[in-house]
Amino acid sequence: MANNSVKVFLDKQEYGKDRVRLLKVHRDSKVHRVDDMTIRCLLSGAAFTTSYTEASNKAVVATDSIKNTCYVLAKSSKNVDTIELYGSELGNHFLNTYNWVENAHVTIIRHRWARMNIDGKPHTHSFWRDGEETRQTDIWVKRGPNGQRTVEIKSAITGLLVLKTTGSSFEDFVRDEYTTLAEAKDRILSTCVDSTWEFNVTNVQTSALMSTLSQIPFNQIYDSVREVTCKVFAEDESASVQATLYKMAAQSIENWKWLHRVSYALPNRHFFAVDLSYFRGTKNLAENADVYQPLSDPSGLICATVTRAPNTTARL
Ligand SMILES: O=c1[nH]c(=O)c2[nH]c(=O)[nH]c2[nH]1
Repeated sequence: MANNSVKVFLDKQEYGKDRVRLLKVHRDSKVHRVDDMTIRCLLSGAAFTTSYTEASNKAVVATDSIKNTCYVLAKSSKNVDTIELYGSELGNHFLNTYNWVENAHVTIIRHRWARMNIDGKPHTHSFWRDGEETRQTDIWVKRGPNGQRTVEIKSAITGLLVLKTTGSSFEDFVRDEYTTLAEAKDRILSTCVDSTWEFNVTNVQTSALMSTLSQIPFNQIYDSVREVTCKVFAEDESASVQATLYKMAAQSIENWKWLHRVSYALPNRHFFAVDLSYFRGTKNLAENADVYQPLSDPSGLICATVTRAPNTTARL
């Protein structure tokens, strides 16, 4: 009889600590600063195979030790206020310390703490949460040839909720037997912005990795992408979410030589004018609309990635 017993193999693996919460307070001046983050740190490599297939923990760095390392490096690092640098330092630490770790995948979510204004003045040590928007980064640190390192970084804004009350239309779309939506010359536009931009540093000597990464102005780029997103959203006479998205992404690529690809995922949060004609013929549609029903579900979802064409240069 043929042996048809099922054979399997370990196809993919990574492990580590998730949801490590960390707050660093900078008290180097009278005006304190805080970095509040949630960290995921995952390790992988062929050496970990036997932990899955043969119940051997010989290569396993305990996830508890991975968590401890996040705190130890946050104490000594000068880079905690730049999540891309602190995350790269953390990932690189695991490759330097355990020579069987082939890849470290670090994800950091930075939570917002805006400085309080008290009596019209920025307070030195009090903060408030000004919205659920977060800044994030996903970092992959890998071994390259001859002790080199390759780092891929995907940075992001998530959950930036915006709304405008005019300067947005949606017309001239397909009309057929499935269409009920009226053309809109002037509508409310609202979305919750997710935007991602990428950096790659390939085959750098390990000793030069952090100084190479330090040349990238990660914080300025983040501030700028956020500002461009808001400015284009506010000022564009939007023909559609698609057209506005493209302008946002293109502008950041034109601004920064470091950016080659920028992606957005923009839900179109619908606000429909309420038909009040049933009540004494009240006019509340089209140009008479000022009472709307925000629709929590469903929303449109518009996603696109814009990439720099070869041999074209940016402003900065
Ligand atoms: O900006 C928009 N793009 C669409 O593709 C679309 N589809 C829709 O129903 N409303 C909108 N709005």
